[in-house]
Amino acid sequence: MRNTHFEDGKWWVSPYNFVPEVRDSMTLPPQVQIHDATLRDGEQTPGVVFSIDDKIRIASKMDEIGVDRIEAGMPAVSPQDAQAISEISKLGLKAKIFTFARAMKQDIDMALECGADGVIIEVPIGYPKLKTQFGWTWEDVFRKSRDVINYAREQGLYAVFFPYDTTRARAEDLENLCKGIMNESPPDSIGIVDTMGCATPEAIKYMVGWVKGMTGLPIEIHTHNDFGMGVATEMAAVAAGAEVVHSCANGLGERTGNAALEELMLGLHLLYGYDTHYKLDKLPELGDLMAELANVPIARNKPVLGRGNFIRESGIGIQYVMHDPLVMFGTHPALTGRQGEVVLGKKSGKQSIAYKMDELGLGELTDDQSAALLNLVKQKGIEKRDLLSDAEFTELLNQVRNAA
Ligand SMILES: CC(=O)SCCNC(=O)CCNC(=O)[C@H](O)C(C)(C)COP(=O)(O)OP(=O)(O)OC[C@H]1O[C@@H](n2cnc3c(N)ncnc32)[C@H](O)[C@@H]1OP(=O)(O)O
Ligand SMILES: O=C(O)CCC(=O)C(=O)O
Repeated sequence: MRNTHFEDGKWWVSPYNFVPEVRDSMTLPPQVQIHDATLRDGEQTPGVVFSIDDKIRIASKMDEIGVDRIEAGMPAVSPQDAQAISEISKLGLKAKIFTFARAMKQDIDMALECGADGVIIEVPIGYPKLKTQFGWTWEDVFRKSRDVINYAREQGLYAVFFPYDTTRARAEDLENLCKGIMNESPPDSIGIVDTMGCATPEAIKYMVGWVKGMTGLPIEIHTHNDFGMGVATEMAAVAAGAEVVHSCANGLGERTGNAALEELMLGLHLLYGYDTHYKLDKLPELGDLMAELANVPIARNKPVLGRGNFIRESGIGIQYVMHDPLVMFGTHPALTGRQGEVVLGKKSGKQSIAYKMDELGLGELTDDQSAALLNLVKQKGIEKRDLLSDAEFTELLNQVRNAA
Protein backbone atom coordinates (compact mmCIF):
# COMPACT_ATOMS: atom_id res chain seq x y z
CA MET A 1 0.00 0.00 0.00
CA ARG A 2 1.29 3.46 -0.89
CA ASN A 3 1.50 6.27 1.62
CA THR A 4 2.01 9.08 -0.86
CA HIS A 5 -0.31 11.61 -2.39
CA PHE A 6 1.77 12.18 -5.52
CA GLU A 7 2.90 10.07 -8.46
CA ASP A 8 5.08 11.93 -10.93
CA GLY A 9 3.03 13.07 -13.90
CA LYS A 10 0.03 10.93 -12.94
CA TRP A 11 -1.77 12.44 -9.96
CA TRP A 12 -1.42 14.90 -7.12
CA VAL A 13 -4.12 14.53 -4.47
CA SER A 14 -4.33 15.93 -0.94
CA PRO A 15 -1.36 15.02 1.26
CA TYR A 16 -3.67 15.15 4.27
CA ASN A 17 -5.16 11.84 3.10
CA PHE A 18 -1.93 10.26 4.25
CA VAL A 19 -0.90 12.10 7.43
CA PRO A 20 -0.60 9.77 10.45
CA GLU A 21 -3.43 11.62 12.24
CA VAL A 22 -5.75 10.49 9.41
CA ARG A 23 -4.26 7.08 8.61
CA ASP A 24 -4.17 6.02 12.26
CA SER A 25 -7.90 6.66 12.54
CA MET A 26 -8.58 4.11 9.75
CA THR A 27 -8.59 0.32 9.86
CA LEU A 28 -8.00 -0.31 6.18
CA PRO A 29 -8.01 -3.98 5.19
CA PRO A 30 -4.88 -5.16 3.33
CA GLN A 31 -6.88 -5.64 0.14
CA VAL A 32 -10.26 -4.58 -1.21
CA GLN A 33 -12.23 -6.40 -3.90
CA ILE A 34 -14.73 -4.81 -6.26
CA HIS A 35 -18.00 -6.69 -6.72
CA ASP A 36 -19.79 -5.06 -9.62
CA ALA A 37 -23.58 -5.36 -9.77
CA THR A 38 -24.24 -3.45 -13.02
CA LEU A 39 -25.78 -6.47 -14.72
CA ARG A 40 -28.30 -6.84 -11.89
CA ASP A 41 -28.75 -3.60 -9.88
CA GLY A 42 -27.63 -1.49 -12.86
CA GLU A 43 -30.29 -3.15 -15.00
CA GLN A 44 -32.82 -2.32 -12.26
CA THR A 45 -32.53 1.31 -13.47
CA PRO A 46 -36.10 1.76 -14.74
CA GLY A 47 -36.29 1.20 -18.49
CA VAL A 48 -32.79 -0.25 -18.85
CA VAL A 49 -32.72 -3.68 -20.49
CA PHE A 50 -29.52 -5.35 -21.61
CA SER A 51 -29.58 -8.12 -24.19
CA ILE A 52 -27.56 -11.30 -23.65
CA ASP A 53 -24.95 -10.01 -26.07
CA ASP A 54 -24.83 -6.63 -24.24
CA LYS A 55 -24.21 -8.43 -20.96
CA ILE A 56 -21.38 -10.47 -22.45
CA ARG A 57 -19.75 -7.32 -23.84
CA ILE A 58 -20.07 -5.49 -20.50
CA ALA A 59 -18.75 -8.42 -18.46
CA SER A 60 -15.79 -8.85 -20.84
CA LYS A 61 -14.87 -5.17 -20.64
CA MET A 62 -15.15 -5.20 -16.85
CA ASP A 63 -12.90 -8.21 -16.70
CA GLU A 64 -10.34 -6.46 -18.90
CA ILE A 65 -10.38 -3.46 -16.55
CA GLY A 66 -9.83 -5.68 -13.52
CA VAL A 67 -13.19 -5.97 -11.75
CA ASP A 68 -12.79 -8.82 -9.23
CA ARG A 69 -16.35 -10.09 -9.19
CA ILE A 70 -19.28 -9.70 -11.54
CA GLU A 71 -22.85 -10.10 -10.33
CA ALA A 72 -24.14 -11.28 -13.68
CA GLY A 73 -27.87 -11.21 -12.89
CA MET A 74 -30.79 -12.79 -11.08
CA PRO A 75 -31.75 -15.98 -12.94
CA ALA A 76 -35.29 -15.94 -11.46
CA VAL A 77 -36.10 -12.77 -13.39
CA SER A 78 -36.27 -14.45 -16.84
CA PRO A 79 -34.80 -17.33 -18.88
CA GLN A 80 -32.79 -14.68 -20.80
CA ASP A 81 -31.15 -13.55 -17.53
CA ALA A 82 -30.27 -17.16 -16.72
CA GLN A 83 -28.86 -17.69 -20.22
CA ALA A 84 -26.75 -14.53 -20.01
CA ILE A 85 -25.25 -15.67 -16.69
CA SER A 86 -24.53 -19.15 -18.10
CA GLU A 87 -22.79 -17.67 -21.13
CA ILE A 88 -20.75 -15.25 -19.01
CA SER A 89 -19.74 -18.11 -16.70
CA LYS A 90 -18.44 -20.01 -19.73
CA LEU A 91 -16.24 -17.14 -20.95
CA GLY A 92 -13.42 -18.14 -18.60
CA LEU A 93 -13.02 -14.62 -17.21
CA LYS A 94 -10.64 -13.89 -14.35
CA ALA A 95 -13.53 -12.30 -12.44
CA LYS A 96 -15.65 -14.56 -10.23
CA ILE A 97 -19.26 -14.77 -11.34
CA PHE A 98 -22.10 -14.26 -8.85
CA THR A 99 -25.88 -14.39 -9.09
CA PHE A 100 -28.55 -12.68 -7.00
CA ALA A 101 -30.90 -15.05 -5.18
CA ARG A 102 -33.80 -14.87 -2.79
CA ALA A 103 -33.57 -17.10 0.27
CA MET A 104 -35.09 -19.94 -1.76
CA LYS A 105 -33.54 -23.27 -2.65
CA GLN A 106 -34.80 -22.91 -6.24
CA ASP A 107 -32.77 -19.68 -6.65
CA ILE A 108 -29.62 -21.47 -5.45
CA ASP A 109 -30.30 -24.30 -7.89
CA MET A 110 -30.55 -21.74 -10.69
CA ALA A 111 -27.20 -20.23 -9.64
CA LEU A 112 -25.69 -23.71 -9.87
CA GLU A 113 -27.26 -24.37 -13.26
CA CYS A 114 -25.74 -21.11 -14.51
CA GLY A 115 -22.27 -22.20 -13.42
CA ALA A 116 -21.82 -19.34 -10.94
CA ASP A 117 -18.98 -19.22 -8.41
CA GLY A 118 -20.99 -17.46 -5.75
CA VAL A 119 -24.38 -16.18 -4.76
CA ILE A 120 -25.78 -13.10 -3.05
CA ILE A 121 -28.57 -14.36 -0.78
CA GLU A 122 -30.90 -11.40 -0.31
CA VAL A 123 -33.41 -11.04 2.51
CA PRO A 124 -35.13 -7.97 3.92
CA ILE A 125 -34.15 -6.72 7.39
CA GLY A 126 -34.98 -2.99 7.24
CA TYR A 127 -37.87 -2.36 9.59
CA PRO A 128 -40.14 -0.61 7.02
CA LYS A 129 -39.71 -3.66 4.76
CA LEU A 130 -40.35 -6.24 7.48
CA LYS A 131 -43.28 -4.44 9.02
CA THR A 132 -45.15 -3.26 5.95
CA GLN A 133 -43.93 -5.03 2.82
CA PHE A 134 -43.42 -8.58 4.10
CA GLY A 135 -45.09 -8.84 7.52
CA TRP A 136 -42.06 -10.86 8.66
CA THR A 137 -40.11 -10.85 11.95
CA TRP A 138 -36.34 -11.30 12.13
CA GLU A 139 -37.08 -14.94 13.06
CA ASP A 140 -38.95 -15.46 9.79
CA VAL A 141 -35.95 -14.02 7.94
CA PHE A 142 -33.60 -16.25 9.89
CA ARG A 143 -35.65 -19.41 9.23
CA LYS A 144 -35.82 -18.69 5.50
CA SER A 145 -32.08 -17.88 5.29
CA ARG A 146 -30.57 -20.64 7.42
CA ASP A 147 -31.09 -23.70 5.24
CA VAL A 148 -30.50 -21.78 2.03
CA ILE A 149 -27.11 -20.44 3.18
CA ASN A 150 -26.07 -23.92 4.27
CA TYR A 151 -27.34 -25.47 1.04
CA ALA A 152 -25.46 -22.92 -1.12
CA ARG A 153 -22.20 -23.54 0.73
CA GLU A 154 -22.64 -27.33 0.64
CA GLN A 155 -22.97 -27.04 -3.13
CA GLY A 156 -19.64 -25.22 -3.27
CA LEU A 157 -20.95 -21.70 -3.84
CA TYR A 158 -19.41 -18.68 -2.10
CA ALA A 159 -22.37 -17.44 -0.05
CA VAL A 160 -22.77 -13.73 0.66
CA PHE A 161 -25.56 -13.13 3.16
CA PHE A 162 -27.25 -9.90 2.09
CA PRO A 163 -29.79 -8.60 4.62
CA TYR A 164 -30.87 -5.56 2.65
CA ASP A 165 -32.11 -2.22 3.94
CA THR A 166 -29.63 -2.96 6.74
CA THR A 167 -29.24 0.72 7.53
CA ARG A 168 -32.94 0.97 8.48
CA ALA A 169 -32.99 -2.24 10.52
CA ARG A 170 -33.89 -2.16 14.20
CA ALA A 171 -30.73 -2.93 16.19
CA GLU A 172 -32.34 -5.89 17.95
CA ASP A 173 -33.49 -7.43 14.66
CA LEU A 174 -30.04 -7.19 13.10
CA GLU A 175 -28.33 -8.49 16.24
CA ASN A 176 -30.67 -11.45 16.57
CA LEU A 177 -30.35 -12.28 12.89
CA CYS A 178 -26.54 -12.10 12.97
CA LYS A 179 -26.37 -14.28 16.09
CA GLY A 180 -28.77 -16.78 14.59
CA ILE A 181 -26.93 -17.22 11.32
CA MET A 182 -23.52 -17.35 13.00
CA ASN A 183 -24.78 -20.15 15.25
CA GLU A 184 -26.49 -22.24 12.63
CA SER A 185 -25.49 -21.20 9.13
CA PRO A 186 -22.41 -18.98 8.91
CA PRO A 187 -22.05 -17.58 5.40
CA ASP A 188 -18.72 -16.67 3.75
CA SER A 189 -19.34 -12.94 4.14
CA ILE A 190 -22.11 -10.51 5.05
CA GLY A 191 -23.43 -7.40 3.32
CA ILE A 192 -24.27 -4.07 4.90
CA VAL A 193 -26.79 -2.64 2.50
CA ASP A 194 -27.80 1.01 2.36
CA THR A 195 -30.74 0.25 0.09
CA MET A 196 -32.18 3.76 0.37
CA GLY A 197 -28.81 5.57 0.35
CA CYS A 198 -29.77 7.24 3.59
CA ALA A 199 -26.90 6.58 6.02
CA THR A 200 -24.00 8.93 6.69
CA PRO A 201 -20.37 7.86 6.28
CA GLU A 202 -20.04 7.99 10.09
CA ALA A 203 -23.04 5.69 10.58
CA ILE A 204 -21.66 3.24 8.04
CA LYS A 205 -18.29 3.20 9.82
CA TYR A 206 -20.08 2.40 13.05
CA MET A 207 -22.11 -0.35 11.41
CA VAL A 208 -19.06 -2.02 9.85
CA GLY A 209 -17.40 -2.28 13.27
CA TRP A 210 -20.63 -3.46 14.88
CA VAL A 211 -21.44 -6.18 12.30
CA LYS A 212 -17.81 -7.33 12.13
CA GLY A 213 -17.81 -7.57 15.93
CA MET A 214 -21.00 -9.66 15.93
CA THR A 215 -20.04 -12.01 13.11
CA GLY A 216 -16.28 -11.93 12.52
CA LEU A 217 -17.12 -12.16 8.81
CA PRO A 218 -15.66 -10.20 5.89
CA ILE A 219 -17.93 -7.22 5.26
CA GLU A 220 -19.38 -6.30 1.86
CA ILE A 221 -20.71 -2.78 1.48
CA HIS A 222 -23.52 -2.00 -0.98
CA THR A 223 -24.83 1.56 -1.12
CA HIS A 224 -27.06 3.82 -3.14
CA ASN A 225 -26.66 7.50 -3.91
CA ASP A 226 -29.89 9.15 -2.76
CA PHE A 227 -28.06 11.76 -0.67
CA GLY A 228 -25.12 11.94 -3.09
CA MET A 229 -22.97 9.82 -0.78
CA GLY A 230 -22.91 6.40 -2.43
CA VAL A 231 -19.16 6.42 -2.97
CA ALA A 232 -18.37 8.31 0.27
CA THR A 233 -20.24 5.75 2.36
CA GLU A 234 -18.43 2.85 0.65
CA MET A 235 -15.06 4.53 1.18
CA ALA A 236 -16.01 5.07 4.83
CA ALA A 237 -16.86 1.37 5.10
CA VAL A 238 -13.42 0.47 3.73
CA ALA A 239 -11.81 2.86 6.22
CA ALA A 240 -13.61 0.87 8.92
CA GLY A 241 -12.42 -2.48 7.56
CA ALA A 242 -14.89 -3.57 4.85
CA GLU A 243 -13.21 -5.91 2.39
CA VAL A 244 -15.61 -5.84 -0.57
CA VAL A 245 -17.24 -2.81 -2.25
CA HIS A 246 -20.27 -3.21 -4.51
CA SER A 247 -20.56 -0.94 -7.53
CA CYS A 248 -22.35 -0.15 -10.76
CA ALA A 249 -20.60 1.27 -13.83
CA ASN A 250 -21.49 4.91 -14.57
CA GLY A 251 -23.32 4.96 -11.23
CA LEU A 252 -26.35 3.20 -12.75
CA GLY A 253 -28.88 1.54 -10.45
CA GLU A 254 -32.21 2.02 -8.74
CA ARG A 255 -33.29 5.70 -8.47
CA THR A 256 -30.12 7.82 -8.06
CA GLY A 257 -27.98 4.78 -8.67
CA ASN A 258 -25.35 2.76 -6.84
CA ALA A 259 -21.79 3.67 -5.86
CA ALA A 260 -20.02 4.26 -9.20
CA LEU A 261 -17.44 1.67 -10.21
CA GLU A 262 -15.04 4.15 -11.82
CA GLU A 263 -15.13 6.51 -8.82
CA LEU A 264 -14.40 3.67 -6.41
CA MET A 265 -11.46 2.51 -8.53
CA LEU A 266 -9.87 5.94 -8.44
CA GLY A 267 -10.72 6.45 -4.78
CA LEU A 268 -9.15 3.18 -3.69
CA HIS A 269 -6.03 3.62 -5.81
CA LEU A 270 -5.32 7.34 -5.43
CA LEU A 271 -7.03 8.50 -2.24
CA TYR A 272 -6.42 5.44 -0.04
CA GLY A 273 -3.19 4.29 -1.70
CA TYR A 274 -4.09 0.70 -2.62
CA ASP A 275 -1.79 -0.78 -5.26
CA THR A 276 -4.63 -2.00 -7.42
CA HIS A 277 -4.43 -3.77 -10.77
CA TYR A 278 -7.21 -1.72 -12.39
CA LYS A 279 -6.67 -0.45 -15.92
CA LEU A 280 -7.82 3.09 -15.25
CA ASP A 281 -7.08 4.27 -18.77
CA LYS A 282 -9.73 1.86 -20.11
CA LEU A 283 -12.52 3.35 -17.98
CA PRO A 284 -13.84 5.65 -20.76
CA GLU A 285 -14.27 2.59 -23.03
CA LEU A 286 -16.48 0.97 -20.41
CA GLY A 287 -18.25 4.28 -19.68
CA ASP A 288 -19.09 4.84 -23.36
CA LEU A 289 -20.22 1.23 -23.79
CA MET A 290 -22.52 1.53 -20.77
CA ALA A 291 -23.96 4.86 -21.92
CA GLU A 292 -24.72 3.36 -25.34
CA LEU A 293 -26.20 0.06 -24.13
CA ALA A 294 -28.16 1.54 -21.22
CA ASN A 295 -29.17 4.58 -23.28
CA VAL A 296 -28.33 6.78 -20.28
CA PRO A 297 -25.90 9.55 -21.30
CA ILE A 298 -22.93 10.43 -19.10
CA ALA A 299 -23.46 13.80 -17.38
CA ARG A 300 -20.87 16.37 -18.44
CA ASN A 301 -19.74 16.87 -14.83
CA LYS A 302 -19.79 13.17 -13.86
CA PRO A 303 -16.64 12.35 -11.85
CA VAL A 304 -14.03 10.39 -13.84
CA LEU A 305 -16.07 10.06 -17.05
CA GLY A 306 -17.68 13.47 -17.67
CA ARG A 307 -16.70 15.19 -20.90
CA GLY A 308 -16.20 18.45 -18.97
CA ASN A 309 -13.67 17.14 -16.46
CA PHE A 310 -10.54 18.20 -18.30
CA ILE A 311 -11.87 21.11 -20.30
CA ARG A 312 -10.85 24.59 -19.15
CA GLU A 313 -12.38 27.86 -20.32
CA SER A 314 -11.32 30.11 -17.41
CA GLY A 315 -8.20 32.04 -18.38
CA ILE A 316 -6.27 32.01 -15.11
CA GLY A 317 -3.63 29.26 -15.27
CA ILE A 318 -4.81 28.08 -18.69
CA GLN A 319 -1.23 27.60 -19.97
CA TYR A 320 -0.83 24.63 -17.60
CA VAL A 321 -3.78 22.61 -18.93
CA MET A 322 -1.69 20.96 -21.62
CA HIS A 323 1.87 21.40 -20.40
CA ASP A 324 1.66 20.72 -16.66
CA PRO A 325 -1.87 19.44 -16.03
CA LEU A 326 -1.37 18.53 -12.37
CA VAL A 327 -1.31 22.28 -11.63
CA MET A 328 -4.90 22.42 -12.88
CA PHE A 329 -6.31 18.93 -12.17
CA GLY A 330 -5.86 16.32 -9.42
CA THR A 331 -5.16 13.65 -12.02
CA HIS A 332 -3.39 13.77 -15.37
CA PRO A 333 -6.07 13.34 -18.06
CA ALA A 334 -4.09 10.42 -19.57
CA LEU A 335 -4.39 8.44 -16.34
CA THR A 336 -8.02 7.81 -17.22
CA GLY A 337 -7.53 7.75 -20.98
CA ARG A 338 -8.45 11.37 -21.55
CA GLN A 339 -6.95 14.58 -22.94
CA GLY A 340 -6.93 18.12 -21.65
CA GLU A 341 -8.68 20.75 -23.74
CA VAL A 342 -8.60 24.55 -23.83
CA VAL A 343 -11.78 26.20 -25.06
CA LEU A 344 -12.61 29.83 -25.76
CA GLY A 345 -15.46 31.93 -24.40
CA LYS A 346 -16.44 34.72 -22.03
CA LYS A 347 -13.93 33.56 -19.40
CA SER A 348 -10.86 33.41 -21.68
CA GLY A 349 -7.63 35.31 -20.95
CA LYS A 350 -4.55 36.43 -22.92
CA GLN A 351 -2.92 33.03 -22.54
CA SER A 352 -6.04 31.35 -23.96
CA ILE A 353 -5.58 33.33 -27.17
CA ALA A 354 -1.88 32.45 -27.37
CA TYR A 355 -2.70 28.79 -26.75
CA LYS A 356 -5.38 28.62 -29.48
CA MET A 357 -3.22 30.45 -32.01
CA ASP A 358 -0.48 27.90 -31.42
CA GLU A 359 -2.84 24.90 -31.41
CA LEU A 360 -4.41 25.90 -34.74
CA GLY A 361 -1.07 26.99 -36.25
CA LEU A 362 -2.32 30.55 -36.94
CA GLY A 363 0.95 32.41 -36.53
CA GLU A 364 1.86 35.40 -34.34
CA LEU A 365 -0.01 38.48 -33.09
CA THR A 366 1.18 41.76 -31.65
CA ASP A 367 0.17 42.52 -28.04
CA ASP A 368 -2.43 45.00 -29.27
CA GLN A 369 -3.91 42.50 -31.73
CA SER A 370 -4.03 39.87 -29.05
CA ALA A 371 -5.86 42.24 -26.67
CA ALA A 372 -8.33 43.18 -29.41
CA LEU A 373 -8.96 39.53 -30.28
CA LEU A 374 -9.52 38.64 -26.62
CA ASN A 375 -12.11 41.39 -26.44
CA LEU A 376 -13.95 40.03 -29.46
CA VAL A 377 -13.79 36.47 -28.10
CA LYS A 378 -15.33 37.57 -24.80
CA GLN A 379 -18.07 39.56 -26.60
CA LYS A 380 -18.90 36.56 -28.79
CA GLY A 381 -19.04 34.25 -25.75
CA ILE A 382 -21.43 36.61 -23.97
CA GLU A 383 -23.61 37.05 -27.06
CA LYS A 384 -23.72 33.27 -27.76
CA ARG A 385 -23.88 32.26 -24.09
CA ASP A 386 -21.68 29.36 -25.15
CA LEU A 387 -18.17 28.44 -26.26
CA LEU A 388 -16.66 29.57 -29.56
CA SER A 389 -15.96 27.10 -32.33
CA ASP A 390 -12.55 27.13 -34.04
CA ALA A 391 -14.22 28.57 -37.14
CA GLU A 392 -15.70 31.47 -35.13
CA PHE A 393 -12.32 32.14 -33.55
CA THR A 394 -10.62 32.19 -36.95
CA GLU A 395 -13.23 34.61 -38.28
CA LEU A 396 -12.59 37.00 -35.37
CA LEU A 397 -8.84 36.66 -35.93
CA ASN A 398 -9.31 37.67 -39.57
CA GLN A 399 -11.31 40.74 -38.48
CA VAL A 400 -8.44 41.81 -36.21
CA ARG A 401 -5.80 41.23 -38.88
CA ASN A 402 -7.85 43.01 -41.56
CA ALA A 403 -8.33 46.02 -39.29
CA ALA A 404 -4.54 46.48 -39.02
C1 LIG B 1 -35.20 -4.73 -2.38
C2 LIG B 1 -35.69 -5.57 -3.54
O1 LIG B 1 -36.56 -5.18 -4.20
S1 LIG B 1 -34.94 -7.02 -3.78
C3 LIG B 1 -35.06 -7.55 -5.46
C4 LIG B 1 -35.29 -6.56 -6.50
N1 LIG B 1 -35.18 -7.19 -7.77
C5 LIG B 1 -36.19 -7.61 -8.50
O2 LIG B 1 -37.35 -7.41 -8.17
C6 LIG B 1 -35.83 -8.25 -9.80
C7 LIG B 1 -36.94 -8.25 -10.81
N2 LIG B 1 -38.10 -8.95 -10.29
C8 LIG B 1 -38.78 -9.90 -10.97
O3 LIG B 1 -38.51 -10.23 -12.11
C9 LIG B 1 -39.89 -10.56 -10.20
O4 LIG B 1 -40.33 -9.68 -9.20
C10 LIG B 1 -39.44 -11.92 -9.55
C11 LIG B 1 -39.28 -12.94 -10.69
C12 LIG B 1 -38.15 -11.80 -8.79
C13 LIG B 1 -40.50 -12.40 -8.59
O5 LIG B 1 -41.71 -12.40 -9.22
P1 LIG B 1 -43.12 -12.76 -8.57
O6 LIG B 1 -43.60 -14.01 -9.20
O7 LIG B 1 -43.96 -11.57 -8.67
O8 LIG B 1 -42.80 -13.13 -7.07
P2 LIG B 1 -43.32 -12.47 -5.75
O9 LIG B 1 -42.82 -11.07 -5.63
O10 LIG B 1 -44.81 -12.71 -5.67
O11 LIG B 1 -42.60 -13.33 -4.68
C14 LIG B 1 -42.65 -14.75 -4.68
C15 LIG B 1 -42.38 -15.22 -3.29
O12 LIG B 1 -41.05 -14.87 -2.93
C16 LIG B 1 -41.05 -14.41 -1.61
N3 LIG B 1 -39.85 -13.62 -1.43
C17 LIG B 1 -39.62 -12.37 -1.86
N4 LIG B 1 -38.39 -12.00 -1.52
C18 LIG B 1 -37.83 -13.03 -0.89
C19 LIG B 1 -36.57 -13.25 -0.32
N5 LIG B 1 -35.65 -12.30 -0.37
N6 LIG B 1 -36.30 -14.44 0.24
C20 LIG B 1 -37.24 -15.41 0.28
N7 LIG B 1 -38.47 -15.25 -0.23
C21 LIG B 1 -38.76 -14.07 -0.82
C22 LIG B 1 -42.33 -13.66 -1.48
O13 LIG B 1 -42.69 -13.50 -0.13
C23 LIG B 1 -43.26 -14.60 -2.22
O14 LIG B 1 -43.65 -15.61 -1.37
P3 LIG B 1 -45.13 -16.25 -1.43
O15 LIG B 1 -45.23 -16.83 -2.80
O16 LIG B 1 -45.10 -17.26 -0.33
O17 LIG B 1 -46.05 -15.12 -1.21
O1 LIG C 1 -33.24 -3.04 -3.76
C1 LIG C 1 -32.86 -3.93 -4.50
O2 LIG C 1 -32.89 -3.82 -5.67
C2 LIG C 1 -32.38 -5.25 -3.98
C3 LIG C 1 -31.27 -5.24 -3.08
C4 LIG C 1 -30.31 -4.18 -3.34
O3 LIG C 1 -29.58 -4.17 -4.29
C5 LIG C 1 -30.32 -3.11 -2.36
O4 LIG C 1 -31.00 -3.28 -1.38
O5 LIG C 1 -29.67 -2.10 -2.58
